[in-house]
Amino acid sequence: MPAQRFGEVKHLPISPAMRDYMVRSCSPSDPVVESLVTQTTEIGDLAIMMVPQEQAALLTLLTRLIAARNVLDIGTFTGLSALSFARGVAPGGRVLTCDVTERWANIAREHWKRAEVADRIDFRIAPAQDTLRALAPGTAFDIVFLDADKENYPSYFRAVEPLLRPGGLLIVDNVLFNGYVLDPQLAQAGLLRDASTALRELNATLAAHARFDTVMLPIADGLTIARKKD
Ligand SMILES: C[S@@+](CC[C@H](N)C(=O)[O-])C[C@H]1O[C@@H](n2cnc3c(N)ncnc32)[C@H](O)[C@@H]1O
Repeated sequence: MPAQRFGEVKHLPISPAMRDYMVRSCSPSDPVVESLVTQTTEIGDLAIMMVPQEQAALLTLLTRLIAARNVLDIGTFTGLSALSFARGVAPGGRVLTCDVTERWANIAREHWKRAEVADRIDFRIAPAQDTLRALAPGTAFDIVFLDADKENYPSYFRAVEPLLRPGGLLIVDNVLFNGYVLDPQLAQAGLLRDASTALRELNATLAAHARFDTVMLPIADGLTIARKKD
């Protein structure tokens, strides 16, 4: 293949060095986020589940951009996405976050407190579908973030779509799923393949959905932002 001249690559693969540069070119994160990231990293391999810092900053920015007051965060882990939304919500705003396990709740709660947003966060320990079923009639969200068990994303979408107000944002993480969305058969049979298939289905649904303006960004493992039309 002939060498490419400088400036010819329109779609640049993001190397670790380039990713570091990207992060350094964003506004600096504060000591609370740094501490949350450090403590999460100490967990080991599972730390990969945490939203990356540049994505966390984008979540806060989007929350502020649409002056969101009610956010649903599905998949809490150590609490970075919930913290990012809680920092962005308008005065009086609330973030409902849920996880099936309390295993990492101490990290989340400690950092929500340090960031002085704990009073805006309602943390429920239950499968997301139970949390959704328990919502009061008439509940509506300005933002819904899907970042939990990928194989259930299509059913989460069906459940949350009616709860999203017109003009609200559905944000979906891991939409590229390590590239397996191109061909889920390349993923190991079982959970990985089921997740890839489910993500591919939701990606197609959102791209074709008449009520959503959908953009997929190649940030980290892929992030979709879909705005529900007015
Ligand atoms: C990718 S992590 C979430 C990362 C998090 N949003 C952050 O900001 O770092 C996925 C989380 O979803 C949780 N989870 C898995 N199945 C779930 C379910 N059925 N309902 C709610 N949470 C679930 C996992 O326990 C895990 O903590």
